[in-house]
Amino acid sequence: MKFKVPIFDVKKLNFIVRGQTILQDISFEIFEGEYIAIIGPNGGGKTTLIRMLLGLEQPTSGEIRIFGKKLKEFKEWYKIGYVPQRATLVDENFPATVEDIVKMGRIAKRGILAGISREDKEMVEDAMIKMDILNLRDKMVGTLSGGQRQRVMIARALASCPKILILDEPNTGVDMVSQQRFYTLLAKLNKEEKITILFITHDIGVIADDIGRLFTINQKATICNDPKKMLSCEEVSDLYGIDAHALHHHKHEH
Ligand SMILES: Nc1ncnc2c1ncn2[C@@H]1O[C@H](COP(=O)(O)OP(=O)(O)OP(=O)(O)O)[C@@H](O)[C@H]1O
Repeated sequence: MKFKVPIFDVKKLNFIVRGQTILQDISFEIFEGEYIAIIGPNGGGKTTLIRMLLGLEQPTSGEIRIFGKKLKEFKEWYKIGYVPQRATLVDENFPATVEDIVKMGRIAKRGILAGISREDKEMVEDAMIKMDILNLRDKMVGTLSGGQRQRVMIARALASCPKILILDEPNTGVDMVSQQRFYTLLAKLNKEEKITILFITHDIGVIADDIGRLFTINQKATICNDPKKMLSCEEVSDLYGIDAHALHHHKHEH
């Protein structure tokens, strides 16, 4: 059998700031084709972990390899599509159309001086088709709804043809219908386009059906290969320090 190099290989990560342990002894691998959700309480270290995977934050100790390379030696960042937290909260007068924003994803791949080639145009168009925003291409991004902006930001990440999409709470400010549509699109990208997906969410109920693995992060990580089993009320209560039974009932009242 051919040996597969993981996209991310994380070993014994620790992050301590001013004597406070933010992340402790985190190890995992992420392989191509996976669809992984990260959940955990506010301040549990989820965003910090993602920022470390992207080289934006240095761990106190431990090692991260991307596509087999040490993080410092890794140069092909276009292979990693990232939509940060609150990426959709743009000013309503922001002077760019949907197409301009998606094009920025190509510039990230080829450099600002390279100009826009025919291939770039095709990739931009393709990303807009995949995220179902072609009809919005000439609209100013600031005039769009939260759900539409969310799809624009993901199309921008897709335009560089990434191997993995990393999304940090992409549903902030997005209504329920758009969220549902969004999860359907994500699942499609994973299944049909074979794009690996890693995302942070608080929507544990909504995602349970599709995802392959679930990481829970609360200083330490629990890696769960059977998300449905993990999402028992007891374990969610334990992770969040709240009564998940109460939440569950509350959800069904509406
Ligand atoms: N560079 C840093 N310096 C000081 N504290 C930091 C630094 N990076 C992260 N932290 C702290 O680490 C903790 C974890 O933050 P993080 O944003 O990763 O949590 P989170 O799980 O993503 O939370 P949320 O769900 O609210 O987004 C917070 O208390 C944060 O203030």
